[in-house]
Amino acid sequence: MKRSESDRLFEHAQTVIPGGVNSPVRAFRSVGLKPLFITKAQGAYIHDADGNAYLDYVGSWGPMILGHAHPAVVEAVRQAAGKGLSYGAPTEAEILLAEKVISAYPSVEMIRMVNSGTEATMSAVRVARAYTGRDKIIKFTGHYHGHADYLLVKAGSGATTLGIPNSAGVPQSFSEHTLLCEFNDFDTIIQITQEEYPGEIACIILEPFAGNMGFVPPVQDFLKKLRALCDREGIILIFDEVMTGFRVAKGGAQEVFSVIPDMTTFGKIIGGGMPVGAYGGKKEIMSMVAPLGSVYQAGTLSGNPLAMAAGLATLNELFKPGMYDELARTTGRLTEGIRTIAQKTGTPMTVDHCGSMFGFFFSGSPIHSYEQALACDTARFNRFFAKMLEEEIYLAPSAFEAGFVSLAHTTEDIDKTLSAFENILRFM
Ligand SMILES: Cc1ncc(COP(=O)(O)O)c(CN[C@@H](CN)CCC(=O)O)c1O
Repeated sequence: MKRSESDRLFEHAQTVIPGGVNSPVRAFRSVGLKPLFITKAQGAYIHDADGNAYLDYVGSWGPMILGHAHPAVVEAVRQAAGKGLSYGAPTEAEILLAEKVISAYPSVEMIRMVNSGTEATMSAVRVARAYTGRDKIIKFTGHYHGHADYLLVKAGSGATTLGIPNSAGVPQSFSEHTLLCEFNDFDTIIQITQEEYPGEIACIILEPFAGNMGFVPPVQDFLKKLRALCDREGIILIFDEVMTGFRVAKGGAQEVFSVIPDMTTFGKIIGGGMPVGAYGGKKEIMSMVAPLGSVYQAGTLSGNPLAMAAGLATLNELFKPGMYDELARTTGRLTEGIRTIAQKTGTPMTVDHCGSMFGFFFSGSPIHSYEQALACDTARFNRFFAKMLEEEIYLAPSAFEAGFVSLAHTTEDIDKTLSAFENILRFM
């Protein structure tokens, strides 16, 4: 496969951008390859600088659920751009997107738009601390909530991929209020909230489906028990649905499990590929946010008109009848097919999905924790990733990410993917 143009661009990029990329996971470091430089994308396919086309299961790490360059989204952004790119003043589009998101999340009565998932989670934690008057927060090892200092503690995604889950440059005093629990292990939470720090925890923030240590669903009743504990202890429960929101279901993980968080963070899909994050919750909690309340949070480009247009156009398409059934059907066909091939080729693999979010591990037993995920055969994943790329299938370049199916993925695309899986696993 010709890659000389991507390689040339990568060499050049590294002279002016750290690692040649503007986000670490894109560097392909963990899979031991050089990244592809992308020139365009359409539907389920991305195209690199050497003219190769790949069937894309990264979807810009989640936002591109309609497929790339959906005409309705492109047209909405084009129209918005013609009216000016940014006003730094309120617009009706912000009300419309706020109401559109709220319509699918009954737990959210008020919402604030920001520019990224990181801004959403750091703001939600600040509000939870102000609302409860408490300083300590609980996060789970392997969960990733963006790069706010005090959340870069045993973080997943690129932090785990690059082996720096506790980032340099974060003073101990910045993260001393961040307490760690193990996902799917309720005992560690009881111990911290009731024995070690009773009455001191402001919030528990989690990915309701972990998507940054591979795809790891919550075990039976884990979320329900978490909800009950937070009710008993006066702790704010924050569902970080930046990845799962509008992905695992229209109403996110809180719809799938009928567990209602106090606050929810969003990103990715609600921007349709443009920079948008959001955090929201009950009116009583969100009334803490300036200018209404005393919690300051701001942003020059928050609620940007083009970003609102892209988000609105994306949700309008997603909300059409049958869209989520189609996403679940396509993804189910993919994961069922992978499972069958793993059995046929005698490959120890676990495969799982919810809605159009999926993942697999090269492991003979189910994965429920960060520790188990770390113990998986990542060397085998890296070899597999490289061979899938040769078959023109573009997976996330890390064993510690999830995969995403879009409405643009066809039955033929799934069949092509499954034959690539079989061709490779037969000989790996
Ligand atoms: C659950 C969850 N919460 C927050 C974030 C941070 O969102 P951003 O700041 O990257 O928009 C993310 C970001 N996800 C990663 C992919 N695993 C973004 C890709 C990247 O870092 O380049 C997330 O998955």
